[in-house]
Amino acid sequence: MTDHSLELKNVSKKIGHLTILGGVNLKLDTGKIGVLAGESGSGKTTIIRIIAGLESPNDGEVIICGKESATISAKGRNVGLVFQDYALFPHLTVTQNIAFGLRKASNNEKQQRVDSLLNLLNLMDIAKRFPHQLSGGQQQRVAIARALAPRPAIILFDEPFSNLDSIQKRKLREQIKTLIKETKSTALIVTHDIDDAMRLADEIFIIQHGKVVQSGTPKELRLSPTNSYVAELVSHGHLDRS
Ligand SMILES: Nc1ncnc2c1ncn2[C@@H]1O[C@H](COP(=O)(O)OP(=O)(O)OP(=O)(O)O)[C@@H](O)[C@H]1O
Repeated sequence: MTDHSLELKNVSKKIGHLTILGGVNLKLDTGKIGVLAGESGSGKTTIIRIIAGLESPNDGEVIICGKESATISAKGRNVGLVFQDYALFPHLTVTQNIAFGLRKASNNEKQQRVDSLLNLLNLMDIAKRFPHQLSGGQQQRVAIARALAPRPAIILFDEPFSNLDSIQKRKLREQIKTLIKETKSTALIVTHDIDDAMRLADEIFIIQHGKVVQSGTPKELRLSPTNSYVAELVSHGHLDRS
């Protein structure tokens, strides 16, 4: 099997005198879904941005597909990123947005991949629309399809469910799971919502003050939380005290 693993070793990030990340360690095997969960300001987005190559760590290593990534640019990393605010191209249709990352594929391949993503994410009926003609949930699904289209080794999601109602959320959670398994990507998802984390994750990483304070399967976290913070959020579902 192709190596699509992801590992962070002792990754630190400082801005001025402020320590944003204080030595983050995490490991995800190929094809697994990891969830970064933690309260607002704990450093989740910074971790995602460092993995995507949008920021550099001050210390530590980011190992993508078994290779140290310090010298690999954001573009060369084979990492897909779905932002909270979708960032779709406003002048391109749904189909064109999804096909954007497939410029190197033949027309036939492109058509097949786009059709399969339109189907999996229930976007067939709106394939010819432009982003401003879509609801928030539809835009989010297009953004996910666009990021997954080139079958990235690693796919990163920053709060993918934040603008969705609970029914849309439940659907999208299942669609994301199916897509990630189909694409054979390894996924890391940021969420505030412990319910999302417990339902989606193979492995959860609880972030507190710029560090992973506990990692494990949802069951492991529920049965043996290492501190009162983890115990409280796993039992009450509250990650955000703000
Ligand atoms: N460019 C910056 N300059 C100064 N401080 C920053 C900068 N970027 C992030 N921070 C600080 O780093 C900390 C971690 O931010 P980050 O966005 O990673 O947290 P988060 O866990 O993703 O939060 P949220 O859930 O609210 O999005 C916060 O205290 C934030 O204010």
